[in-house]
Amino acid sequence: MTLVLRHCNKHYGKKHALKDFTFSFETGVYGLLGPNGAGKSTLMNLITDNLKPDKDGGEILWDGQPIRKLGKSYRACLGFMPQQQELYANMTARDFLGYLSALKGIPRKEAKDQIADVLEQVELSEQAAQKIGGFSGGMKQRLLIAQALLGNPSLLILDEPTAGLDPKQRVIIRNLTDRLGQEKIILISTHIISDIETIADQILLLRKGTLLTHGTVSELIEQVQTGEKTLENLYLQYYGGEANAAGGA
Ligand SMILES: Nc1ncnc2c1ncn2[C@@H]1O[C@H](COP(=O)(O)OP(=O)(O)OP(=O)(O)O)[C@@H](O)[C@H]1O
Repeated sequence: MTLVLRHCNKHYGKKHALKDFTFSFETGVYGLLGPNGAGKSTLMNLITDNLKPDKDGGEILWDGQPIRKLGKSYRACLGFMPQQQELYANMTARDFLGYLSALKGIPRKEAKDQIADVLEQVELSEQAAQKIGGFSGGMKQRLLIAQALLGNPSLLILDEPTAGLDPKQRVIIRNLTDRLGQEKIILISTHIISDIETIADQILLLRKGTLLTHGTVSELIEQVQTGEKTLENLYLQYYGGEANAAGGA
């Protein structure tokens, strides 16, 4: 299983949001780290085929085949958890997953077992019949992960899965991604270092659309030039005062 991006570029009008991005992903957990505007969502949207690269803007290959050509069969390998969004408050967790299974084309008979399985994986089995409107933020995030797991995808894209969660909820999600990363390619975007430093096999640092550097946590902290060798210091080294500022051109 490999996902390869070669020289990918994406413009929005004049804005060059992703610049010549090249990387090969294999089984494991990858953290995409960067401040607002770094290009994380753009990259994820290209990988999920929700956005097309520029004309002549590089290629994206799944097991050696262009995803553009694979179309539906590629999307069947893909699970995507978008940034938190309004969920259907009046639906139960089980009905919501039933609805998404239908959209994904999973046959009804199979869907029932799969829904039970993904609910168990995200520790929501007991809340299956409860309405989403009464769920906490963490439960909603886990339900969004559950829908991404329908169809048992080999590639899982999680856009800020731990945003706004308390430590207990973070641990649940961390353990889950840790386990899933044994057999899938998982990409997690975040601007919170502590969310990924213990779970990511590799971390990619993005800034203004450019891949600055990548490596394991221990490889990355070796790049720290001043102060203690921590990922925070590396982050400051690369992003300095702009850490939370929206990226410029
Ligand atoms: N639809 C769009 N039209 C114009 N510019 C866009 C559009 N989407 C993103 N951008 C710009 O492209 C750049 C990269 O944005 P992107 O959303 O990929 O960054 P990000 O790292 O995901 O940021 P965040 O953490 O805020 O989600 C930003 O400067 C953003 O303003």
